[in-house]
Amino acid sequence: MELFTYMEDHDYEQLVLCYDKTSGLKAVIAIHDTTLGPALGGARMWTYASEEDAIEDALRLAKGMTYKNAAAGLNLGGGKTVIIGDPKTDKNDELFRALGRYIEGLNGRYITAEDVGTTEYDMDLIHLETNFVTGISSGEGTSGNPSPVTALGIYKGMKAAAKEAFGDDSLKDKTIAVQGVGNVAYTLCEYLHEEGAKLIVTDINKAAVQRAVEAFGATAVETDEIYSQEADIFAPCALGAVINDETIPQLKVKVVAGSANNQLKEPEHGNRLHEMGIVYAPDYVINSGGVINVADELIGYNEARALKRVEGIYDTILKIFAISKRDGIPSYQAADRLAEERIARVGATRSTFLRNEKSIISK
Ligand SMILES: NC(=O)C1=CN([C@@H]2O[C@H](COP(=O)(O)OP(=O)(O)OC[C@H]3O[C@@H](n4cnc5c(N)ncnc54)[C@H](O)[C@@H]3O)[C@@H](O)[C@H]2O)C=CC1
Ligand SMILES: CC(C)CC(=O)C(=O)O
Repeated sequence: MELFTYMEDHDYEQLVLCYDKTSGLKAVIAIHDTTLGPALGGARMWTYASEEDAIEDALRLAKGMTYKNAAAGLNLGGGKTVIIGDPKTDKNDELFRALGRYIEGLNGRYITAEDVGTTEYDMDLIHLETNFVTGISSGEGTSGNPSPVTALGIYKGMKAAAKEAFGDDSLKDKTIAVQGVGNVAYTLCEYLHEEGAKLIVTDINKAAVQRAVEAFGATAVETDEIYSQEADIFAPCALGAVINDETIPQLKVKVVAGSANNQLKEPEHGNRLHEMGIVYAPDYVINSGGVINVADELIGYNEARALKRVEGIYDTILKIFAISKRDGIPSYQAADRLAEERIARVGATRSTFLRNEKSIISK
């Protein structure tokens, strides 16, 4: 990948490589756009096949955060960290402290939180070195693990998508195929089971599947069978790029609504869902509950306020479907339009001169 060409084409601001010999930290921090405010996005730890894959993932996820935060109405830009390593075997306290020091060095341009492979404990370690971290567990005004709140947002957004597809937002007796029953999806399954939905689940982790079968009477299927289930809704809650040339022809559902980031392999796959009449709840809108929750820490965490905002994902999803119909565009494009228009409006407002300590008339 030609890095600067890629950054130019996608409007990135900054890419930081962090290395610490003692702890073995190898991390990439990508900052996409800070028009709305400091970049907020989680730190993912993953075993990447190559360093280039890690950089590409950080860049793609950071851009997703710009759109997510903008569409969620947050005054925050988009960024992401990826740590190269196996979260089961390669973690040590100093690694997260070292990352915290690199984040501190960015002086507030980037704020981190949990993502796949990282936990509250890891955020607490980062917090020993910097205040530019959210989702921490210790102390007043902190919000902890964002996953359960992300699940609440997915549940509300899925109901909005059901309203669009079926004319009624009830999920009672709906059959929902859930891919991945990890942190977010397990709580999502609790909400769905509670409402009377029938669950089909898959996961590469057999223990996770068994837990869902026992707790919710879910039907377990093999990982490659999840796409072709006779279901009403498909909830991708594991990986990105699962809506692609191979999976789309297998889908029998009327709705795609789940937590995974970057669900569409390419934009054209969003067009295909639209042409097939499948209602797609754009990933970065429906899964914004976690970031809405941790962002509340930045103004002194108030759980009731944060959850109320997360429940607002229902209305945001309906608004996106309305834009999609009004403008005759697929829902993923409608979400982009909502986010881009907000960034453009705020950016224009903030372009007028304000004196600061570095300006020519600061004295
Ligand atoms: N945790 C959060 O608050 C947020 C999570 N997300 C996204 O939601 C997704 C799930 O996140 P978490 O639940 O936190 O992660 P997690 O790691 O707890 O759960 C993911 C689950 O997917 C399973 N999995 C992996 N590959 C699979 C495959 N090929 N087929 C079936 N299952 C597979 C894993 O075994 C695991 O149980 C991720 O894509 C994440 O980026 C997005 C926004 C916020
Ligand atoms: C706090 C995290 C849940 C934010 C994030 O990185 C995401 O939404 O993907």
